[in-house]
Amino acid sequence: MTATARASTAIDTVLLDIEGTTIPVSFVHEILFPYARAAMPALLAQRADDPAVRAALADIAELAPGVPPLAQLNAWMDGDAKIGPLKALQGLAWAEGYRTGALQAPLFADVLPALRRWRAAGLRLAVYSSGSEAAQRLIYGHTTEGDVAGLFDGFYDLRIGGKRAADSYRAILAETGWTPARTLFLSDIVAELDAAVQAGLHTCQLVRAEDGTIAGATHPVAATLDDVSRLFALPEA
Ligand SMILES: CSCCC(=O)C(=O)COP(=O)(O)O
Ligand SMILES: [Mg+2]
Repeated sequence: MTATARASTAIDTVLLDIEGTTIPVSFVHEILFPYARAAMPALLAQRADDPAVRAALADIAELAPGVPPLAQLNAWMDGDAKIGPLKALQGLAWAEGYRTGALQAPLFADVLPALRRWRAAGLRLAVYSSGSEAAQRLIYGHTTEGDVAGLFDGFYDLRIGGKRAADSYRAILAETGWTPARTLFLSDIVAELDAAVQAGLHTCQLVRAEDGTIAGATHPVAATLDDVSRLFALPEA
């Protein structure tokens, strides 16, 4: 496949990754992840009766039998594992940070104007992130530009499958009825875009200067969502 945009059919749905696409990698890795790591011991100790915590602990016991949950979580966090129980517990930890105002998510400057423009033009917007659906709603509900979660019609997480597997995108299409040839997936990670292409979606790699993203050779490349608008004939500023 070439790295040029294929926009002969109008895009009506944009599915967006978060980290490195709409929000800087540095916020996730330098603020969110350390916050969750620091909060994890107290979360496990103090909320052991919370059904969400219990469900995550049961998943950990199944995935890593005999390993103390906190040790397993720390190992996963060390490796930035994209795995359900870790993502569920991180989301619970972040909820407190957003509630107190300790956490506020910075969007890249081009993101909110473009999303509002696309939405106003009738495009459907949805999120697909390794972060839990709850964490996705929280991050967009607590940005430095206010609560923007209402811009999105859907929030997909690891429960539908991993982002590097074509079947995950097929499952999203099957669940929603979206037309693959009218759906555009945006991400900074080539392996995720490769999987989306296998499922028939259009793709574009966000190569954010602030994140030092390396451009691949097999997908259209955009530095901002304004570039995406130009490449895919979406409403421009
Ligand atoms: C919901 S914000 C935190 C995102 C996260 O936990 C993560 O691992 C990054 O996932 P993404 O799929 O957005 O790259
Ligand atoms: Mg990303």
